[in-house]
Amino acid sequence: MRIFHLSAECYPIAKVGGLADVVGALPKYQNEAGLNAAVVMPFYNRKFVHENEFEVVFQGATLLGTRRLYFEILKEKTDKLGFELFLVKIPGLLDRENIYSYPDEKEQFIAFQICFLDWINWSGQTPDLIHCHDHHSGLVPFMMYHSNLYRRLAHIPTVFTIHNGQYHGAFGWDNLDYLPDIDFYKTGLLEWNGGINPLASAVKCCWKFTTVSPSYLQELSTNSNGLEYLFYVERFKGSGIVNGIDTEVWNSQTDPMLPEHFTAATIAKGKQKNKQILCDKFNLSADKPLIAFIGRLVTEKGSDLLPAAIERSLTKHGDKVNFLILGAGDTATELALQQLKTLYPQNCNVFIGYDEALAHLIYAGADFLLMPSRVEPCGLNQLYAIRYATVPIVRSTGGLKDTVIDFGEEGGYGIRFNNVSVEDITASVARAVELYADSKKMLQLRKRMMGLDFSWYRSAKEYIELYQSLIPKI
Ligand SMILES: Nc1ncnc2c1ncn2[C@@H]1O[C@H](COP(=O)(O)OP(=O)(O)O[C@H]2O[C@H](CO)[C@@H](O)[C@H](O)[C@H]2O)[C@@H](O)[C@H]1O
Repeated sequence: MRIFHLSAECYPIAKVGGLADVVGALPKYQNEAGLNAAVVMPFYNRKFVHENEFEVVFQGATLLGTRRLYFEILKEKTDKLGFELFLVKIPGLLDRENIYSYPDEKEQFIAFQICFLDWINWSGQTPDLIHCHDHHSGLVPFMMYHSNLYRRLAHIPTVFTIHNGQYHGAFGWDNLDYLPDIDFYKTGLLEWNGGINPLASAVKCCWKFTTVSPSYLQELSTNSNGLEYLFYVERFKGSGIVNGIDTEVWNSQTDPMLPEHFTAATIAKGKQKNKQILCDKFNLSADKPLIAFIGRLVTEKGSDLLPAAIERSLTKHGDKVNFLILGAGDTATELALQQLKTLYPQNCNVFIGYDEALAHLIYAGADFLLMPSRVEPCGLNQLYAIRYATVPIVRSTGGLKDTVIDFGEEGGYGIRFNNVSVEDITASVARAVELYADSKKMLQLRKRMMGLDFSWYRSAKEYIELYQSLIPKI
């Protein structure tokens, strides 16, 4: 079964968040299960493309409105990632360093999608299914089914996965001419709320859409940044499949980013060693419970509440708890966190920026990982924390609700709270401090977590079953 995954991000080539982790792992596990899955993404001028060899497998020219674009499809030569990797390179448009936030981002992603379709169309390829991820590839289903240029591809099923329903990639009708040779009677399938909305269009036009957890599928009907009614109407076309994690990358016995490897049998010693190294680095005491946060500092993640919740917790527990934050995003939150670091240098430290190796060390060295998310479609951080025996403290929403059981319940291992509020976070921190004091219980929970399986094997199988339901002959 030949599948193309289309995405703006893919680990280790280019990552901003969890989308990259999923697209960098799912195809690998699908191929292990006998599929022929490949990833297609934009070319970014980054370390990976300089350190690896590529061959040009296609060259073409296309139109974006009246602008003529020359493009190349590059293929990574070795398939060492466990899947074929193709990059769409367009000189002057898709050959820059950053993934997002250029003023012509809309042109970049529309061109990416057109070049992909041109390539498979003109090179005579007929994949069994095309799997699009998030709004950056959301116009592909519409163009495949309603552009005269791509009639040859119109019978191919499409699956669309929503990793984040808050971002839609919407733009105005004045850009309609970017879409090549479309059937004008069908433009309603592009529309939402007065503009062209790639996320809405994908949901309308794809054969099936998925969300990255079952709870998130329900929540989209009440919270999706204006698309609630669409998700309500289309709910029977959707299914929720919880993300897995790449257990080869996230393996406490082999992870090259960990100074100390550990197994379920050496948890206490192994984690303490990582914690000591982490705490030394950040001027914190390794004898106190360490509560960490990793992620984008945006309102979705509830990070705006961290400064007040940390300060209140430090006031309440005095010197008995430490905090470490790794992230970047909203300037106001970054500033407030930096101020906390100045006010409480022995109990709170902050690293503003992106650092993959530090993230691994924190998952292994922290005692607790805090995720006060307002919205969390699945969340991978809590799964990495569990994998490295770190107790997740999560708000009961989306995928966090589907993957974390409170330690007060049968078989539980985490701490859950209901409201995105300073009060609820502070109360959960208090539970964490109390739990940490019970070293026997902590060890029991850590062992329990290390015995859990959140690998891709189960989720990759669910995707394959979904594909099979759309391609009956296989
Ligand atoms: N400053 C930093 N330094 C180093 N590493 C950092 C970092 N900030 C974030 N990360 C890493 O980025 C990833 C974040 O993944 P998440 O799934 O938690 O969130 P994200 O919102 O990006 O993804 C969206 O897509 C994913 C995938 O479907 C969903 O799980 C999620 O709910 C949804 O919001 C993790 O691997 C984390 O370690």
